[in-house]
Amino acid sequence: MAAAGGGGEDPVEVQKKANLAMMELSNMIAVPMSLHAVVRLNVPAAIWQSGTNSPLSAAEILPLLRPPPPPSTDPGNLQRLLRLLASHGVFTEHLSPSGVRRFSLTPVGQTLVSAASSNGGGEDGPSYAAYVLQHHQDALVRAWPRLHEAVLDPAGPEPFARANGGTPAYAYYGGDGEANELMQRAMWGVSKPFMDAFLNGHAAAFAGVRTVVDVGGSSGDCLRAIMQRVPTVQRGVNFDLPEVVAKAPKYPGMTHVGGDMFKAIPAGDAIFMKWVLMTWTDEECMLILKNCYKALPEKGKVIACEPVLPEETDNSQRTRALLENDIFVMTIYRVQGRGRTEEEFRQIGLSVGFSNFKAFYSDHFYTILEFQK
Ligand SMILES: Nc1ncnc2c1ncn2[C@@H]1O[C@H](CSCC[C@H]([NH3+])C(=O)O)[C@@H](O)[C@H]1O
Repeated sequence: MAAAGGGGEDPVEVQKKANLAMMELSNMIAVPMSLHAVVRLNVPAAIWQSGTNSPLSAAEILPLLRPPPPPSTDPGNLQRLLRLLASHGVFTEHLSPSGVRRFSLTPVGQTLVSAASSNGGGEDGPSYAAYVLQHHQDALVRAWPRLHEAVLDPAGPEPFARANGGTPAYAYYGGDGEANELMQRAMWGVSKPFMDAFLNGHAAAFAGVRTVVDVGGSSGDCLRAIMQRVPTVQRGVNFDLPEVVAKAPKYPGMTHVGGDMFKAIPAGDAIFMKWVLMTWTDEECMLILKNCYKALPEKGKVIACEPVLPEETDNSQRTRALLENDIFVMTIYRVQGRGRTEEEFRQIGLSVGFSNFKAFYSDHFYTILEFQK
């Protein structure tokens, strides 16, 4: 119904849509929590079955769960989760004429299965499933109801530390074997497909480089991918916190070095750093980049892969994913750690002495930033 005089939308209709939009926003927590539940129950792998991806009903999925519930279990609740996630593009719903709902994995859902898409490596190999579990473990979830405290006390501890007896997230992972292992799996699950594409398009960045240092390299898998792909890189130094490198697997040509990037970074011809800077304040980023500068030869480069915020706010999926990540950092890692714009990264790089800065937008989430000495 058109509004009187002016062709705008009927105000009653505008109000109804606003009510609906707010109802959706208020209950949106159901989406990541349902995602967490299906990953925890191993639903994606049960449907995928080595690439079959045949549509299955909730009743057919139940006995395939790990561990399976008793045979008499009502499949109704699983179907409710599957329907919600189908409406968010994780599953495709196939409705039979008799009313049976079956579900297969969309390309989005397939990111949760290692054997799907480019991830490879068997059903327990790298995938986004570990990232979903990492982000929704109790210690992290506990931080979210305290987000407003970051607004009231911007110089204070992050909600994660407030909710976990004062312990910051990296110290928490380091002190808990399971959380440490999950963090490493989560990072590699997301980084693997990015690294494949990055090395397809950007391996030339390592031309003439013999030693690469990966700062905050976690399990060392990103560095291993670089070493496998760029034959001139003969030595790799995987640099991370001592508790992290203690658990990292050994690879030929790679040395694991435990330390603190705020104190010193091992020397190399080039420094790779992925998903590190966003976690820290401007001053901390300057300190990290200054230590990189010291560790590099003349003309040496830092190749950093970071989420870079757009200047303008819109409702695109990319902007939302980047802004959601920005709030995640505020909540879990550092109240003043944050996503930055390209210009902010340029200024931080120039301020610590790098003479040249370039940004490359080939991925939708990470931007490749090169700081040249
Ligand atoms: N002070 C520090 N010194 C060195 N590494 C750190 C420090 N604080 C955090 N980290 C590491 O920084 C990493 C950030 S997560 C990113 C992991 C990896 N580069 C990837 O993209 O897949 C974690 O592995 C942390 O343990």
